[in-house]
Amino acid sequence: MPVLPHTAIYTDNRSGKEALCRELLQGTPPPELRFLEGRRGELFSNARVASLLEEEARHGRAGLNTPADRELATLSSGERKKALLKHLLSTSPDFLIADNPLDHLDRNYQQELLELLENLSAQTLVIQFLSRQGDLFPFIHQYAFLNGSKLEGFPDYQPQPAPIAPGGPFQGSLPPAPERAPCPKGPLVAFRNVHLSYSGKPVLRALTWTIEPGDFWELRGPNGSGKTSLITLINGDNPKAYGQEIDLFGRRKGSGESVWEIKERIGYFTPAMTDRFRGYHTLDHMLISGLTDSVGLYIQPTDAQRSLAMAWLRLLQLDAGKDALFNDLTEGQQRLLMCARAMIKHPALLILDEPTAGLDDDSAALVVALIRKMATESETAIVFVSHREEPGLQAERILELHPGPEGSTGIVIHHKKAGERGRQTGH
Ligand SMILES: Nc1ncnc2c1ncn2[C@@H]1O[C@H](COP(=O)(O)OP(=O)(O)OP(=O)(O)O)[C@@H](O)[C@H]1O
Repeated sequence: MPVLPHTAIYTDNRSGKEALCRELLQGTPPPELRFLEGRRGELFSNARVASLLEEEARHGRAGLNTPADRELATLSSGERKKALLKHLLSTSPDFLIADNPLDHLDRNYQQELLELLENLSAQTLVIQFLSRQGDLFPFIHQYAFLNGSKLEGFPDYQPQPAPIAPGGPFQGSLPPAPERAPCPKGPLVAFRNVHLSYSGKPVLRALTWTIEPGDFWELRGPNGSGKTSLITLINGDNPKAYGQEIDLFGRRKGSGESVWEIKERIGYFTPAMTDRFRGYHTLDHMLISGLTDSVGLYIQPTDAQRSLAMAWLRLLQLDAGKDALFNDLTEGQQRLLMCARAMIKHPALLILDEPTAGLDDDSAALVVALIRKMATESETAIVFVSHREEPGLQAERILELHPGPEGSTGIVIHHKKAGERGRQTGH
Protein backbone atom coordinates (compact mmCIF):
# COMPACT_ATOMS: atom_id res chain seq x y z
CA MET A 1 0.00 0.00 0.00
CA PRO A 2 1.46 3.45 -0.88
CA VAL A 3 2.41 5.63 2.07
CA LEU A 4 -0.02 8.53 2.42
CA PRO A 5 1.44 12.06 2.29
CA HIS A 6 0.83 12.90 5.95
CA THR A 7 1.98 16.47 6.50
CA ALA A 8 3.00 18.56 9.49
CA ILE A 9 2.42 22.30 9.29
CA TYR A 10 4.37 24.29 11.85
CA THR A 11 2.62 27.44 13.00
CA ASP A 12 3.34 30.33 15.28
CA ASN A 13 0.97 32.82 16.84
CA ARG A 14 0.93 34.89 13.64
CA SER A 15 0.00 32.03 11.32
CA GLY A 16 -3.34 32.29 9.52
CA LYS A 17 -4.40 28.84 10.59
CA GLU A 18 -8.18 29.30 10.45
CA ALA A 19 -8.11 30.47 6.83
CA LEU A 20 -5.96 27.53 5.75
CA CYS A 21 -8.21 25.08 7.63
CA ARG A 22 -11.24 26.53 5.84
CA GLU A 23 -9.56 26.10 2.44
CA LEU A 24 -8.65 22.50 3.20
CA LEU A 25 -12.11 21.62 4.47
CA GLN A 26 -13.79 23.34 1.50
CA GLY A 27 -11.68 21.29 -0.91
CA THR A 28 -9.64 24.25 -2.22
CA PRO A 29 -6.16 23.57 -0.82
CA PRO A 30 -3.04 25.57 -1.79
CA PRO A 31 -0.88 23.98 -4.54
CA GLU A 32 1.49 22.27 -2.06
CA LEU A 33 -1.42 20.30 -0.59
CA ARG A 34 -3.15 19.58 -3.91
CA PHE A 35 -3.42 15.92 -2.90
CA LEU A 36 -6.32 16.94 -0.60
CA GLU A 37 -8.46 18.21 -3.47
CA GLY A 38 -11.85 16.54 -3.62
CA ARG A 39 -11.31 14.71 -0.33
CA ARG A 40 -13.53 15.05 2.76
CA GLY A 41 -11.80 16.28 5.86
CA GLU A 42 -12.66 16.80 9.52
CA LEU A 43 -11.13 19.19 12.01
CA PHE A 44 -9.96 18.05 15.43
CA SER A 45 -9.17 21.22 17.36
CA ASN A 46 -9.88 23.32 20.43
CA ALA A 47 -11.73 25.78 18.19
CA ARG A 48 -14.05 22.97 17.06
CA VAL A 49 -14.76 22.07 20.69
CA ALA A 50 -15.52 25.74 21.41
CA SER A 51 -17.96 25.99 18.50
CA LEU A 52 -19.74 22.78 19.59
CA LEU A 53 -20.08 24.22 23.09
CA GLU A 54 -21.61 27.35 21.59
CA GLU A 55 -24.00 25.26 19.53
CA GLU A 56 -25.03 23.30 22.62
CA ALA A 57 -25.63 26.53 24.57
CA ARG A 58 -27.86 27.84 21.76
CA HIS A 59 -29.74 24.75 20.60
CA GLY A 60 -29.43 22.39 23.57
CA ARG A 61 -27.43 19.78 21.61
CA ALA A 62 -23.91 19.68 20.27
CA GLY A 63 -24.65 16.81 17.88
CA LEU A 64 -22.12 14.29 19.13
CA ASN A 65 -22.24 11.35 21.51
CA THR A 66 -20.79 11.95 24.95
CA PRO A 67 -20.17 9.54 27.85
CA ALA A 68 -23.54 8.77 29.53
CA ASP A 69 -25.11 11.23 27.06
CA ARG A 70 -23.98 14.17 29.18
CA GLU A 71 -23.90 17.77 28.04
CA LEU A 72 -20.56 18.70 26.57
CA ALA A 73 -20.42 21.68 28.96
CA THR A 74 -20.28 19.34 31.98
CA LEU A 75 -17.32 17.33 30.65
CA SER A 76 -13.74 18.21 31.55
CA SER A 77 -11.62 19.80 28.78
CA GLY A 78 -9.79 16.54 28.07
CA GLU A 79 -13.04 14.55 28.07
CA ARG A 80 -14.53 16.95 25.48
CA LYS A 81 -11.58 16.45 23.15
CA LYS A 82 -11.80 12.68 23.49
CA ALA A 83 -15.56 12.76 22.70
CA LEU A 84 -14.90 14.95 19.65
CA LEU A 85 -12.19 12.67 18.30
CA LYS A 86 -14.39 9.59 18.69
CA HIS A 87 -17.19 11.33 16.84
CA LEU A 88 -14.97 12.54 13.97
CA LEU A 89 -13.37 9.13 13.44
CA SER A 90 -16.81 7.47 13.38
CA THR A 91 -17.55 9.45 10.19
CA SER A 92 -14.48 7.91 8.42
CA PRO A 93 -13.08 11.11 6.90
CA ASP A 94 -10.50 10.96 4.07
CA PHE A 95 -8.28 13.27 6.06
CA LEU A 96 -8.11 14.57 9.60
CA ILE A 97 -6.70 17.98 10.46
CA ALA A 98 -5.24 17.57 13.93
CA ASP A 99 -4.67 21.10 15.23
CA ASN A 100 -2.39 20.99 18.28
CA PRO A 101 -4.02 17.65 19.11
CA LEU A 102 -2.12 17.06 22.36
CA ASP A 103 -3.34 20.23 24.07
CA HIS A 104 -5.50 19.60 27.18
CA LEU A 105 -4.82 15.84 27.06
CA ASP A 106 -3.13 14.09 29.95
CA ARG A 107 0.19 12.36 29.36
CA ASN A 108 -1.27 8.83 29.16
CA TYR A 109 -3.91 9.85 26.70
CA GLN A 110 -1.34 11.73 24.59
CA GLN A 111 0.42 8.39 24.11
CA GLU A 112 -2.89 6.62 23.37
CA LEU A 113 -3.79 9.28 20.82
CA LEU A 114 -0.45 8.90 19.11
CA GLU A 115 -0.94 5.14 18.80
CA LEU A 116 -4.50 5.58 17.59
CA LEU A 117 -3.54 8.06 14.87
CA GLU A 118 -0.53 5.98 13.89
CA ASN A 119 -2.86 3.01 13.25
CA LEU A 120 -5.32 5.23 11.48
CA SER A 121 -2.59 6.70 9.28
CA ALA A 122 -2.54 3.60 7.08
CA GLN A 123 -5.89 4.65 5.55
CA THR A 124 -6.59 8.22 6.69
CA LEU A 125 -4.42 11.18 5.81
CA VAL A 126 -3.31 13.23 8.79
CA ILE A 127 -2.51 16.93 8.54
CA GLN A 128 -0.99 18.01 11.83
CA PHE A 129 -0.85 21.69 12.76
CA LEU A 130 1.69 22.13 15.52
CA SER A 131 2.99 25.07 17.48
CA ARG A 132 5.18 23.02 19.86
CA GLN A 133 8.06 21.30 18.05
CA GLY A 134 8.11 18.38 20.47
CA ASP A 135 4.55 17.40 19.45
CA LEU A 136 5.44 16.16 15.95
CA PHE A 137 3.91 12.75 15.14
CA PRO A 138 6.69 10.32 14.17
CA PHE A 139 4.76 8.86 11.21
CA ILE A 140 4.80 12.23 9.39
CA HIS A 141 7.57 12.83 6.86
CA GLN A 142 6.78 16.05 5.06
CA TYR A 143 6.69 19.46 6.63
CA ALA A 144 5.96 23.13 5.98
CA PHE A 145 5.77 26.36 7.94
CA LEU A 146 2.70 28.59 7.75
CA ASN A 147 4.09 32.12 7.57
CA GLY A 148 0.99 34.34 7.77
CA SER A 149 -1.07 32.91 4.92
CA LYS A 150 1.86 31.38 2.97
CA LEU A 151 3.13 27.82 3.21
CA GLU A 152 6.92 27.84 3.21
CA GLY A 153 9.63 25.19 3.02
CA PHE A 154 7.35 22.39 1.82
CA PRO A 155 8.07 19.43 1.88
CA ASP A 156 11.23 19.46 4.00
CA TYR A 157 10.96 22.52 6.25
CA GLN A 158 13.12 22.08 9.36
CA PRO A 159 12.19 24.22 12.37
CA GLN A 160 14.99 25.84 14.35
CA PRO A 161 15.30 24.63 17.95
CA ALA A 162 13.17 26.97 20.04
CA PRO A 163 15.23 29.33 22.19
CA ILE A 164 14.41 28.87 25.83
CA ALA A 165 14.47 32.10 27.78
CA PRO A 166 14.48 31.13 31.45
CA GLY A 167 14.89 34.73 32.64
CA GLY A 168 12.79 36.14 29.81
CA PRO A 169 13.36 39.51 28.24
CA PHE A 170 11.57 41.34 31.04
CA GLN A 171 13.62 44.30 32.24
CA GLY A 172 13.09 45.85 35.66
CA SER A 173 11.10 44.58 38.59
CA LEU A 174 7.49 43.57 38.86
CA PRO A 175 5.27 46.66 39.28
CA PRO A 176 4.23 47.14 42.92
CA ALA A 177 1.02 46.04 44.61
CA PRO A 178 -1.77 48.62 44.76
CA GLU A 179 -3.20 49.54 48.17
CA ARG A 180 -5.48 46.83 49.49
CA ALA A 181 -6.82 45.40 52.74
CA PRO A 182 -4.25 43.11 54.36
CA CYS A 183 -4.95 39.39 54.25
CA PRO A 184 -5.58 37.74 57.64
CA LYS A 185 -2.59 35.75 58.96
CA GLY A 186 -2.51 31.97 58.53
CA PRO A 187 -3.14 29.65 55.56
CA LEU A 188 -4.84 31.11 52.49
CA VAL A 189 -6.69 27.89 51.74
CA ALA A 190 -7.33 24.95 54.06
CA PHE A 191 -9.28 21.91 52.83
CA ARG A 192 -9.99 19.17 55.34
CA ASN A 193 -11.53 15.89 54.26
CA VAL A 194 -13.34 17.51 51.32
CA HIS A 195 -15.63 15.41 49.10
CA LEU A 196 -17.20 16.33 45.79
CA SER A 197 -19.57 14.47 43.50
CA TYR A 198 -21.83 15.34 40.56
CA SER A 199 -25.19 13.52 40.27
CA GLY A 200 -23.92 10.73 42.50
CA LYS A 201 -20.62 10.35 40.57
CA PRO A 202 -17.75 10.85 43.04
CA VAL A 203 -15.00 13.19 41.84
CA LEU A 204 -12.94 14.13 44.93
CA ARG A 205 -12.53 11.98 48.01
CA ALA A 206 -11.36 13.04 51.47
CA LEU A 207 -9.09 15.74 50.11
CA THR A 208 -6.89 17.64 52.53
CA TRP A 209 -4.77 20.49 51.21
CA THR A 210 -3.28 23.67 52.65
CA ILE A 211 -1.94 26.64 50.68
CA GLU A 212 0.24 28.98 52.72
CA PRO A 213 1.10 32.58 51.73
CA GLY A 214 3.80 32.64 49.06
CA ASP A 215 3.55 28.93 48.16
CA PHE A 216 4.19 27.82 44.57
CA TRP A 217 2.04 24.79 43.68
CA GLU A 218 1.36 22.67 40.65
CA LEU A 219 -2.01 20.89 40.61
CA ARG A 220 -1.62 17.77 38.54
CA GLY A 221 -3.76 14.80 37.53
CA PRO A 222 -5.25 12.98 34.54
CA ASN A 223 -8.18 14.31 32.53
CA GLY A 224 -11.36 14.24 34.60
CA SER A 225 -9.52 13.78 37.91
CA GLY A 226 -11.09 16.95 39.35
CA LYS A 227 -8.49 19.73 38.96
CA THR A 228 -10.87 22.35 37.58
CA SER A 229 -13.60 21.31 40.05
CA LEU A 230 -11.14 21.77 42.90
CA ILE A 231 -10.30 25.25 41.65
CA THR A 232 -13.98 26.19 41.50
CA LEU A 233 -14.29 25.17 45.17
CA ILE A 234 -11.71 27.87 45.90
CA ASN A 235 -12.60 30.70 43.58
CA GLY A 236 -16.17 30.99 44.62
CA ASP A 237 -18.17 29.50 41.76
CA ASN A 238 -19.08 26.07 43.18
CA PRO A 239 -22.02 25.76 45.62
CA LYS A 240 -20.72 22.30 46.56
CA ALA A 241 -18.10 24.06 48.70
CA TYR A 242 -20.72 24.94 51.34
CA GLY A 243 -21.08 22.71 54.39
CA GLN A 244 -17.55 21.35 53.94
CA GLU A 245 -14.40 22.01 55.91
CA ILE A 246 -13.03 24.65 53.57
CA ASP A 247 -11.41 27.77 55.01
CA LEU A 248 -10.50 30.56 52.64
CA PHE A 249 -8.37 33.47 53.81
CA GLY A 250 -9.10 32.72 57.45
CA ARG A 251 -12.90 32.27 57.12
CA ARG A 252 -15.03 29.15 56.81
CA LYS A 253 -16.53 29.00 53.32
CA GLY A 254 -20.27 29.69 53.54
CA SER A 255 -20.01 31.80 56.71
CA GLY A 256 -21.58 34.84 55.11
CA GLU A 257 -18.68 36.07 52.95
CA SER A 258 -19.55 37.41 49.52
CA VAL A 259 -18.13 35.95 46.31
CA TRP A 260 -16.51 39.36 45.75
CA GLU A 261 -14.67 39.22 49.07
CA ILE A 262 -13.06 35.99 47.90
CA LYS A 263 -12.43 37.15 44.34
CA GLU A 264 -10.71 40.27 45.65
CA ARG A 265 -7.94 38.07 47.03
CA ILE A 266 -7.68 35.81 44.00
CA GLY A 267 -6.26 36.38 40.53
CA TYR A 268 -7.40 33.80 37.99
CA PHE A 269 -6.60 33.02 34.40
CA THR A 270 -7.50 30.22 32.03
CA PRO A 271 -7.13 30.56 28.24
CA ALA A 272 -10.91 30.27 27.63
CA MET A 273 -11.30 33.62 29.46
CA THR A 274 -9.70 35.44 26.54
CA ASP A 275 -12.89 34.87 24.50
CA ARG A 276 -14.79 37.14 26.88
CA PHE A 277 -12.71 40.12 25.73
CA ARG A 278 -13.67 40.26 22.07
CA GLY A 279 -14.87 43.88 22.26
CA TYR A 280 -12.80 47.04 21.87
CA HIS A 281 -10.53 47.05 24.90
CA THR A 282 -7.32 49.08 25.03
CA LEU A 283 -4.34 47.42 26.69
CA ASP A 284 -4.26 49.72 29.72
CA HIS A 285 -8.01 49.28 30.30
CA MET A 286 -7.60 45.51 30.05
CA LEU A 287 -5.02 45.62 32.83
CA ILE A 288 -6.96 48.05 35.01
CA SER A 289 -10.06 45.83 34.73
CA GLY A 290 -8.00 43.20 36.59
CA LEU A 291 -8.17 45.43 39.68
CA THR A 292 -11.98 45.19 39.72
CA ASP A 293 -12.40 41.76 38.07
CA SER A 294 -14.70 43.25 35.44
CA VAL A 295 -14.94 42.47 31.74
CA GLY A 296 -14.38 45.96 30.39
CA LEU A 297 -13.95 49.13 32.36
CA TYR A 298 -17.00 51.04 33.57
CA ILE A 299 -15.25 53.68 35.62
CA GLN A 300 -12.82 56.42 34.71
CA PRO A 301 -9.41 55.06 35.82
CA THR A 302 -7.46 57.13 38.33
CA ASP A 303 -3.99 58.48 37.53
CA ALA A 304 -2.49 55.90 39.91
CA GLN A 305 -4.27 53.08 38.05
CA ARG A 306 -3.10 54.40 34.68
CA SER A 307 0.50 54.63 35.79
CA LEU A 308 0.35 51.12 37.30
CA ALA A 309 -0.98 49.80 33.98
CA MET A 310 1.81 51.63 32.09
CA ALA A 311 4.43 50.05 34.37
CA TRP A 312 3.06 46.59 33.49
CA LEU A 313 2.99 47.42 29.77
CA ARG A 314 6.61 48.57 29.97
CA LEU A 315 7.56 45.31 31.67
CA LEU A 316 5.83 43.31 28.92
CA GLN A 317 7.36 45.58 26.24
CA LEU A 318 3.89 46.48 25.02
CA ASP A 319 4.02 50.16 26.03
CA ALA A 320 4.66 51.36 22.47
CA GLY A 321 1.19 50.11 21.55
CA LYS A 322 -0.66 51.16 24.68
CA ASP A 323 -3.51 52.60 22.57
CA ALA A 324 -3.71 49.43 20.50
CA LEU A 325 -6.64 47.11 21.04
CA PHE A 326 -6.35 43.81 22.84
CA ASN A 327 -7.76 42.06 19.74
CA ASP A 328 -4.85 43.39 17.65
CA LEU A 329 -2.24 41.55 19.74
CA THR A 330 -0.83 38.15 18.79
CA GLU A 331 -2.10 35.23 20.83
CA GLY A 332 1.20 35.10 22.74
CA GLN A 333 1.00 38.82 23.63
CA GLN A 334 -2.65 38.43 24.67
CA ARG A 335 -1.67 35.57 26.97
CA LEU A 336 1.08 37.66 28.65
CA LEU A 337 -1.34 40.51 29.14
CA MET A 338 -4.03 38.24 30.61
CA CYS A 339 -1.51 36.78 33.09
CA ALA A 340 -0.45 40.32 34.03
CA ARG A 341 -4.14 41.29 34.40
CA ALA A 342 -4.64 38.41 36.85
CA MET A 343 -1.56 39.54 38.82
CA ILE A 344 -1.96 43.35 38.73
CA LYS A 345 -3.62 43.52 42.16
CA HIS A 346 -0.92 41.24 43.68
CA PRO A 347 -3.65 38.89 44.90
CA ALA A 348 -2.91 36.67 47.87
CA LEU A 349 -3.51 33.72 45.54
CA LEU A 350 -2.97 33.50 41.76
CA ILE A 351 -4.52 30.53 39.96
CA LEU A 352 -3.39 29.76 36.39
CA ASP A 353 -5.26 26.92 34.67
CA GLU A 354 -3.22 25.64 31.68
CA PRO A 355 -1.64 29.06 31.02
CA THR A 356 0.51 27.85 28.10
CA ALA A 357 -2.11 25.70 26.28
CA GLY A 358 -2.26 26.49 22.56
CA LEU A 359 0.84 28.72 22.50
CA ASP A 360 3.92 28.28 20.31
CA ASP A 361 7.27 27.43 21.89
CA ASP A 362 8.52 31.03 22.06
CA SER A 363 5.34 32.43 23.57
CA ALA A 364 5.08 29.57 26.07
CA ALA A 365 8.68 30.28 27.19
CA LEU A 366 7.75 33.96 27.72
CA VAL A 367 4.66 33.09 29.76
CA VAL A 368 6.75 30.69 31.87
CA ALA A 369 9.38 33.42 32.41
CA LEU A 370 6.65 35.84 33.52
CA ILE A 371 5.17 33.32 35.96
CA ARG A 372 8.62 32.71 37.45
CA LYS A 373 9.15 36.43 37.83
CA MET A 374 5.80 36.77 39.60
CA ALA A 375 6.76 33.89 41.89
CA THR A 376 10.15 35.30 42.85
CA GLU A 377 9.28 39.00 43.12
CA SER A 378 5.96 38.94 44.97
CA GLU A 379 4.33 37.46 48.04
CA THR A 380 1.54 35.98 45.98
CA ALA A 381 0.95 32.23 46.30
CA ILE A 382 0.66 30.60 42.87
CA VAL A 383 -1.20 27.45 41.82
CA PHE A 384 -0.89 26.34 38.21
CA VAL A 385 -2.30 23.45 36.22
CA SER A 386 -0.50 22.14 33.14
CA HIS A 387 -0.53 18.87 31.22
CA ARG A 388 2.84 19.80 29.72
CA GLU A 389 6.25 19.64 31.31
CA GLU A 390 7.32 23.26 30.71
CA PRO A 391 11.07 23.87 30.91
CA GLY A 392 11.68 26.42 33.65
CA LEU A 393 8.32 25.94 35.35
CA GLN A 394 8.87 23.76 38.36
CA ALA A 395 6.68 24.23 41.38
CA GLU A 396 7.92 23.80 44.94
CA ARG A 397 5.03 21.50 45.75
CA ILE A 398 2.74 19.35 43.68
CA LEU A 399 -0.76 18.19 44.57
CA GLU A 400 -1.29 15.10 42.45
CA LEU A 401 -4.86 13.80 42.04
CA HIS A 402 -5.22 10.04 41.69
CA PRO A 403 -8.63 8.95 40.37
CA GLY A 404 -10.35 5.95 41.93
CA PRO A 405 -13.88 4.48 41.96
CA GLU A 406 -14.80 6.62 44.97
CA GLY A 407 -13.25 9.79 43.58
CA SER A 408 -9.73 11.21 43.34
CA THR A 409 -7.45 11.27 46.33
CA GLY A 410 -4.63 13.79 46.60
CA ILE A 411 -0.94 13.18 47.22
CA VAL A 412 1.41 16.03 48.03
CA ILE A 413 4.94 15.95 46.59
CA HIS A 414 7.54 18.42 47.89
CA HIS A 415 9.94 19.58 45.29
CA LYS A 416 11.65 22.60 46.79
CA LYS A 417 15.20 23.38 45.72
CA ALA A 418 17.27 25.41 48.17
CA GLY A 419 17.03 29.12 47.37
CA GLU A 420 14.80 28.55 44.35
CA ARG A 421 12.28 31.09 45.47
CA GLY A 422 14.06 34.27 46.47
CA ARG A 423 11.99 36.97 48.11
CA GLN A 424 12.76 40.46 46.98
CA THR A 425 9.91 42.20 48.72
CA GLY A 426 10.33 40.38 52.07
CA HIS A 427 7.79 39.87 54.86
N1 LIG B 1 -21.33 20.21 36.17
C1 LIG B 1 -20.94 18.93 36.11
N2 LIG B 1 -21.85 17.94 36.06
C2 LIG B 1 -21.47 16.64 36.00
N3 LIG B 1 -20.18 16.24 35.99
C3 LIG B 1 -19.23 17.17 36.03
C4 LIG B 1 -19.55 18.56 36.08
N4 LIG B 1 -18.39 19.27 36.10
C5 LIG B 1 -17.39 18.35 36.06
N5 LIG B 1 -17.90 17.09 36.02
C6 LIG B 1 -17.13 15.84 35.97
O1 LIG B 1 -16.23 15.85 37.06
C7 LIG B 1 -15.00 15.25 36.68
C8 LIG B 1 -13.87 16.22 36.98
O2 LIG B 1 -13.91 17.29 36.04
P1 LIG B 1 -12.80 18.43 36.02
O3 LIG B 1 -13.15 19.39 34.94
O4 LIG B 1 -12.65 18.96 37.38
O5 LIG B 1 -11.52 17.55 35.62
P2 LIG B 1 -10.05 18.04 35.28
O6 LIG B 1 -9.12 17.28 36.16
O7 LIG B 1 -9.98 19.53 35.35
O8 LIG B 1 -9.90 17.50 33.79
P3 LIG B 1 -9.08 18.07 32.50
O9 LIG B 1 -7.64 17.74 32.71
O10 LIG B 1 -9.64 17.26 31.37
O11 LIG B 1 -9.37 19.54 32.37
C9 LIG B 1 -15.11 14.90 35.20
O12 LIG B 1 -15.37 13.53 35.03
C10 LIG B 1 -16.27 15.74 34.72
O13 LIG B 1 -16.94 15.09 33.68
